[in-house]
This record gives sequence, structure tokens and C-alpha cells, in this order.
Amino acid sequence: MEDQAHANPYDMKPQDQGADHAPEIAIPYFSGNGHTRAVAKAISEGAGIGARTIDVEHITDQDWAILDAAEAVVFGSPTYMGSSAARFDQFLEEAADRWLDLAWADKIAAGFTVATFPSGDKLSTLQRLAIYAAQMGMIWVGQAEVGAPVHPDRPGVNTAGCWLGLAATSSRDKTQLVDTDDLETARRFGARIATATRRWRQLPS
Ligand SMILES: Cc1cc2nc3c(=O)[nH]c(=O)nc-3n(C[C@H](O)[C@H](O)[C@H](O)COP(=O)(O)O)c2cc1C
Repeated sequence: MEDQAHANPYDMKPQDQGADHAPEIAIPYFSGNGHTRAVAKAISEGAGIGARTIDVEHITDQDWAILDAAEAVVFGSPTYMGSSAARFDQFLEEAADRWLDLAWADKIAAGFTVATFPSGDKLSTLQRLAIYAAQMGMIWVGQAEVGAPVHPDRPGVNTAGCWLGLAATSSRDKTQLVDTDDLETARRFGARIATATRRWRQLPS
């Protein structure tokens, strides 16, 4: 039985986290065929009621206001030809207007990607997102999930063994788009980002 004193905080369900202090987390993503959207929604579920997904193809002024007010921004793009998709890069370059006055500095940041192959050169996409966040002065949060084979009782958790961000693989089952294991890893990632945001908020500035 798990020792409660050492329980993994990222296992907390959103309703356990205190709805009155739900972190405001924006999750901008691009998705050509729905895979990245499925992961964005799972991260949002894990992050709790303060999380909002934003499809950058249809971004509105209200979405920009949500991004500017958010405590955390979780960037999501499919991996296309070994990097982030052009349409997502367009969003990033539009948001870079905020770079000069450091408008997004000190927000928590994280990233996720989806691709067909287990590697798929996804790491390159996550590096691109992390460097973008660094240039914006943001505080990057990676994954903290160790699954099998280190913990054989935790199959399916972070199967990619990627800690810079979330690296999911698209499913051949196109009714599902992304495997259940990767979606569960995404929910855990969302919970971790919410916890990190709370901790960062509590620090004196
Ligand atoms: C232009 C293009 C480039 C792609 N490049 C890669 C790649 O480098 N590695 C990979 O594993 N999959 C690659 N794929 C597959 C996509 O990453 C995969 O289909 C992903 O699930 C798409 O997510 P989406 O439906 O959110 O757009 C590529 C797909 C397209 C359309």
C-alpha cells in the first residue's frame, strides 16, 4: 500500500486540488487530424477546472486575453518533419510580440507533441518549444513520471521515456487517435503542471 506521506502529488485528482485556487492554464495547440487535440484535452482534464484548450487555427481576441492572463501555458504541436508544425510556429511568432516587454516572463511553461513513430524525432519538437519558452522568460516544467520497465507495476506511464515534455504516439485505431496509456500520461502531466503552478505562485516575488 502506498505511503500517504510520500504519495505522488501528480496522482491527485483535480477535485482534490482545491477548486477555489485552480491555476489558470492555457493550452494552445494545432492539430491537423485530431491527435494533438486529443492529448490537449487529456492534459486539460488533468490540470483541472482552470485549464482552457485553445485551437490556434481559430484563435480569437478572447483566447489571446486568456493566454495573457494565464499562470501557465502548455504548448502543443504535432511533429511534422522533425519539428513543430508550421501553423503552430505561426502562432508562436505572433505571440513573440510579447517578447520585447517580457509579457509572458515567469509564467510556467510546458510542451507536448504527437507523432506516428515511437521516436519520430519528437524530441526536436519539444526542444523547439522549450527554447521558445526560455526566450520568453518562462519557467519550463518537464515530466516526472517513471513507468515500466523501471517500475513494472506501472505499464503504460510515460512509455516514450521522455522527460523534457510529453511525447505521445498516434494510434492506428483512428476511432481513438491516441492510446489510452498516452492519454493517462497526459492527464498526469496536466496534474503536475497544475501542482507546479501552485507552488510557483506561493513563492515570494
Ligand atoms: C507534413 C507531415 C510531417 C510529418 N512528420 C512526421 C515526423 O517527422 N515524425 C513522425 O513520427 N510523424 C510525422 N508525421 C505524422 C504526424 O506527426 C502524426 O500523424 C500526428 O499524429 C499528427 O497529429 P495531428 O492529427 O494532431 O496533426 C507527419 C505528418 C505530416 C502531415
